[in-house]
Amino acid sequence: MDLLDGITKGVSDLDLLDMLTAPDLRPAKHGIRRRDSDLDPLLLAAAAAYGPHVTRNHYAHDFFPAVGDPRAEGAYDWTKFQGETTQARRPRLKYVSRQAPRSQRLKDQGIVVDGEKENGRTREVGDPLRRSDNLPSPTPRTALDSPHVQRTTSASHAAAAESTRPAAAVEVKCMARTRVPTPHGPVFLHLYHNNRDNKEHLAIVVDPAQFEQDTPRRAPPIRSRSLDAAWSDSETEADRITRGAYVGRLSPTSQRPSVPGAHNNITTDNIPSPLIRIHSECFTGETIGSMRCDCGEQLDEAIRQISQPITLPPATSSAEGRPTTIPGRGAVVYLRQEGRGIGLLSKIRAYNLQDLGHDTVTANLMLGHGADERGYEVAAAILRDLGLGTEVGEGVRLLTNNPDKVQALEKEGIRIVERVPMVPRAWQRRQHQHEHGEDVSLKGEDASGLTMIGGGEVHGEDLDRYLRTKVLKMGHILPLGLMDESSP
Ligand SMILES: Nc1nc2c(ncn2[C@@H]2O[C@H](COP(=O)(O)OP(=O)(O)OP(=O)(O)O)[C@@H](O)[C@H]2O)c(=O)[nH]1
Repeated sequence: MDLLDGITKGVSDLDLLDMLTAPDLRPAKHGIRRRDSDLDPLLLAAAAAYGPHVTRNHYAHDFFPAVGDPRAEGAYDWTKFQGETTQARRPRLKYVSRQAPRSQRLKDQGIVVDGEKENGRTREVGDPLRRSDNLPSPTPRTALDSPHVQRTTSASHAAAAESTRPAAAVEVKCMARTRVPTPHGPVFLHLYHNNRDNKEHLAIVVDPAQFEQDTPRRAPPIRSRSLDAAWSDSETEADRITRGAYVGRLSPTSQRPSVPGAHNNITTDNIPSPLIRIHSECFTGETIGSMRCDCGEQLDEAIRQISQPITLPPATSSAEGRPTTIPGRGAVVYLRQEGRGIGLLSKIRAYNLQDLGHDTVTANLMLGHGADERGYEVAAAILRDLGLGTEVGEGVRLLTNNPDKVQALEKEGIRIVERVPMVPRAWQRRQHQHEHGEDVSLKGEDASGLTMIGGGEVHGEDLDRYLRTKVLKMGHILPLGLMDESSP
């Protein structure tokens, strides 16, 4: 039988072995001798172990591991095959946990558990911020976080049951603070942990008056209560300074730790309330300069506006009745709620749906998300920690076009005294052109703070379509009349 014939027609291992090792094997077409050995030791081993259940596949799959490591799983010695099924003889690995039970581990860490089981999990009691090096464990997101989310799948009964349980009060803790120079002036970057999710939300505080320690202040400093608190009895001054709990400007010659609990909510009637923006993360708009949205521009514009010096009217400025200026004051709370809470992966997919002709809201819905899945509880807790928008202190002026944001923050108890609109720079330029008949392109001084890739203003068809949807479908307060008339 021809070798190729044998393989294609299907012959037994033994027949094949016969053909390969037979002395009268026909030479190849051009008379070149086969280079492989006449007797292949591996095939001989297979032949010796020949049995009804052994095929070339068994041979390849189960024999080779034993060559490297005779103890390996699957390293079955077929020469000892007795005819049982391979399943019965194959050694099984046992996986034994060497970890102590969870209750024991929690006890060892000094965490009190009340022993009560909820949905099979042990509920922990006590201050969540005191656990595991102050990193609170995330609790599952509930419907309370996302008022717009509608759970529709039948498999979500457990989640629905969970959502009926009142969510624990949101607690935040500022883990570190540092000075960051920006094109608009210095800011203090605050990094927060919280007991609602395991994301690192941020606050960008603009309050350069804190550097001028010797000048009398006109308004209370914007400082984090949780950062300035004493974290432990053993905490040293160096520890406090390293995590940012210092006053003034840190330098090799100035290291003054802050005093725990030294905050007050004093207000001065004549000074405008701090300007605040609650901003949600947008990798595409802020990092690679996407012009599908205005997020990068908004972040830059918010820091620019907050950093503007405030001119006080002559009557209240000074005893001499001259107008004076004080440094800008406020904060951007930067929430890690990428893609209006749906995450970057879904947002990228949503962009493809938008390229197919769907708008930003419909694309979210088509992917099974809500139009907007964000929550503002953590933002409100961060504002409170910074002493902003509290009941007793001054209120805040909120930079936004989004009425949902205003409502959500007020529901969380934040006192908003004014909504300040965020008009896209391209629209502002068009308005200026319309009113004064001249084009003001952002050059020189005006453009000094534009740090986004490509700088300047965002514009284009994609952006106009996005903003139109925000106004028409999401109720954003923006004058559509300023949009480029040639836009689709
Ligand atoms: N799902 C989705 N998210 C987007 C899209 N474009 C931008 N985003 C996200 O939208 C969010 C923008 O939020 P914000 O800057 O807080 O602004 P806003 O709620 O639109 O309202 P304003 O305060 O008026 O700016 C960011 O999380 C972006 O990642 C999009 O096409 N689809």
